[in-house]
Amino acid sequence: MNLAQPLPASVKIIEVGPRDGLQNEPQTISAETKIELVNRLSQAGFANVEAASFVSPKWVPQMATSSEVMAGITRRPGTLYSALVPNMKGFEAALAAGVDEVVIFAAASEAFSQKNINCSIAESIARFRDVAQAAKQHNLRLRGALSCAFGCPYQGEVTADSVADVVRQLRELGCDEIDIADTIGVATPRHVQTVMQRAIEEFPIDRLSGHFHDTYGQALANIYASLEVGITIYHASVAGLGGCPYAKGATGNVATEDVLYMMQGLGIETGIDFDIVVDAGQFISEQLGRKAVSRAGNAIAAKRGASCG
Ligand SMILES: CC(C)(COP(=O)([O-])OP(=O)([O-])OC[C@H]1O[C@@H](n2cnc3c(N)ncnc32)[C@H](O)[C@@H]1OP(=O)([O-])[O-])[C@@H](O)C(=O)NCCC(=O)NCCSC(=O)C[C@@](C)(O)CC(=O)[O-]
Repeated sequence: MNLAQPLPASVKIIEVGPRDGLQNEPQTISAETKIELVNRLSQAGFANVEAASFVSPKWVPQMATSSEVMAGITRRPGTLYSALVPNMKGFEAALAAGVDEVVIFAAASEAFSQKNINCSIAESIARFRDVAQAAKQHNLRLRGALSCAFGCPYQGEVTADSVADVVRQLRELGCDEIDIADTIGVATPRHVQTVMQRAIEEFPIDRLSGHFHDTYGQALANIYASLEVGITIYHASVAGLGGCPYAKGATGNVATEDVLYMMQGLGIETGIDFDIVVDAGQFISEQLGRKAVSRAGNAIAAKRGASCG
């Protein structure tokens, strides 16, 4: 690996706060608040906002208002609105709600697959086959998320080979993009580079993304390590919202404001209005009754004396 190669000139940031960020919140968040959050993020110029999740409301109650949210948002031309879909029931709901991109979600760990979607990895791929075909028939974009690519809360170690194996299966389903996810935020930079290098052998580098949680404070370092490898798509969550209902103790995704601050400093183009994201982060944190987790967002809000945009 030649680490002296230049960093990418631009990256795509996928904002996952309205879905990954909010799904684990214990208090019920109204559809109006979610809609306002998605609209603010759209205005910031994200090319992709993960806005909803059509999963069982018994499993993830917070996402039960997904149809309402999709119906209420103001769609910005140039933004794709994505939703998680575990099966055909979810697909039908996502289609009716007018999502632009369907996200099927598998795991690199058998134990996590069972806890998260109540089936083995092989069973999940079989279920996703119907969803993938239906997405293609309806000309919807198809993304594959791969959880526990760097470690699992139930089985511990996850090998780069098991990541590559599921990446290959998601590619065979026709995924347009694949997310390599550190669900519990345990990865460190060299480990990230090893796994990303292995994933690149199975899927085009320009359609692979890094999805990092910040549980151990490594997310920005892991993004930098992925930039060195040449990855150009990253997921982030405004105000550092989040956690996973099936990964106890896992904290939020890397905060979008922190990623934007780092990209700005590195001279890497994102096409996103930083100030609007800071306001959105302060808005949702105020709604949740707590301070944003984003260091950069809080620093900027404090500096300009902003309360809530
Ligand atoms: C996959 C299932 C549905 C299997 O759940 P199951 O219980 O095995 O499924 P089932 O087919 O037996 O259905 C059970 C009940 O759920 C209903 N049902 C079934 N499907 C749906 C649906 N789509 N929408 C609405 N309802 C649904 C179905 O109709 C039935 O209702 P009942 O007859 O009992 O009244 C369930 O395990 C589930 O919904 N799990 C949710 C998992 C989840 O959302 N996890 C969090 C997201 S993943 C994540 O955050 C990781 C990621 C992507 O961010 C990357 C990372 O960081 O790792």
